[in-house]
Amino acid sequence: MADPNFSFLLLLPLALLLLLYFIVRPRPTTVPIKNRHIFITGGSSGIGLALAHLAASEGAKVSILALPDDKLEEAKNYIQLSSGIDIAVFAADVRDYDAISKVVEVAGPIDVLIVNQGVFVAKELEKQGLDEVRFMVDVNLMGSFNMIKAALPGMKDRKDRGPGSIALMSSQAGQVGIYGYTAYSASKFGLRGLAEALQQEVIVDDIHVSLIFPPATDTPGLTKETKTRPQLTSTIVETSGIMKAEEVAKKALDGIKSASFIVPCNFVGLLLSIASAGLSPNRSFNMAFMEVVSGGIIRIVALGFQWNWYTSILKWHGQKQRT
Ligand SMILES: NC(=O)C1=CN([C@@H]2O[C@H](COP(=O)(O)OP(=O)(O)OC[C@H]3O[C@@H](n4cnc5c(N)ncnc54)[C@H](OP(=O)(O)O)[C@@H]3O)[C@@H](O)[C@H]2O)C=CC1
Ligand SMILES: CCCCCCCCCCCCCCCC(=O)[C@@H](N)CO
Repeated sequence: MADPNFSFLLLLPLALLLLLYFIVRPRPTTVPIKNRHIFITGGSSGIGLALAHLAASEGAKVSILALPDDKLEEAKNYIQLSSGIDIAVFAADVRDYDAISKVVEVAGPIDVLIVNQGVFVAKELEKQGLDEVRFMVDVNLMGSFNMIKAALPGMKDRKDRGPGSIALMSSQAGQVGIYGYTAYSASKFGLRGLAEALQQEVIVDDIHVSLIFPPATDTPGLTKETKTRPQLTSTIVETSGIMKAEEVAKKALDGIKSASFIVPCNFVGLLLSIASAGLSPNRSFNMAFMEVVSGGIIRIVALGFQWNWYTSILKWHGQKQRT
């Protein structure tokens, strides 16, 4: 007979795993993408373009939407040249509800909606005009509401067409507030509330919500941002490294296909997701187990990161005052 204390130690995690296996909600499922209509906003550049390319090469029928400019046709040609596949392109501003409603009508019912458009201008709030704050909230948050409101009736109407998905492109700056990102972080944190509530509302329609949290990603948008962003923003953002748009697109599409609610993209992202799990749903009992057993220790790691960032901030201000 094994030492009774020892078998108890072994039984405890097994009992926890079993409990989590039965209680995780919504139940695990998968979202197929082959031959299905995938609609990607902000699909003309960066992460959205990489997603369009990847989904098309996996056999999805892809539509992309972006502002009316040359980049849309360039994206279509790039995907046609590199994969031989035709995608549909639509020009509209996500801030214009009537315009995107018309687009959705023409594009036809959507199986997988990827709300990816986003703008970011990093600046201390004191230096950032309210026009720039409104710009980020309008495009990133209100634009996402507009897009989902326009697409949802058609998505709910899908009869016998299998599970659907609504995926929202947040950011690691939507899991933790970062110096220089007051407006951007607020717009991305907002998506989380939207996603958590929406999942409860659409679960009966077999629609599955995913929230994607990339770290800094090498895209035209990032290149533009880094030219003007505060030094401290860069210092903190670099904690999580930088990914290629194609790598983020792969993580995102895998997360959508496995109907994961929270989709981290790198190792730091996995830690961040556990640290910020809160009351978000989790379909995976394995991940839920990780959250439960490592929660305390990861909180210590999180406080360590804050210690490090506050040290940098105070040091930087100290240097500025001396010069
Ligand atoms: N790059 C990064 O470091 C990270 C990015 N993210 C998020 O990922 C998403 C994509 O970012 P990224 O690929 O870098 O961005 P890019 O700037 O490279 O591309 C943004 C896309 O969104 C479109 N878009 C912008 N405004 C509107 C609008 N009002 N209506 C319709 N379409 C619009 C752009 O179209 P057009 O070119 O015509 O303006 C473009 O297709 C964003 O939500 C961003 O916040 C998250 C974490 C890190
Ligand atoms: C246990 C806790 C671990 C904590 C580690 C935290 C590391 C956080 C780094 C966050 C980087 C966010 C980059 C977002 C950039 C972005 O969204 C772009 N649009 C702009 O560059």
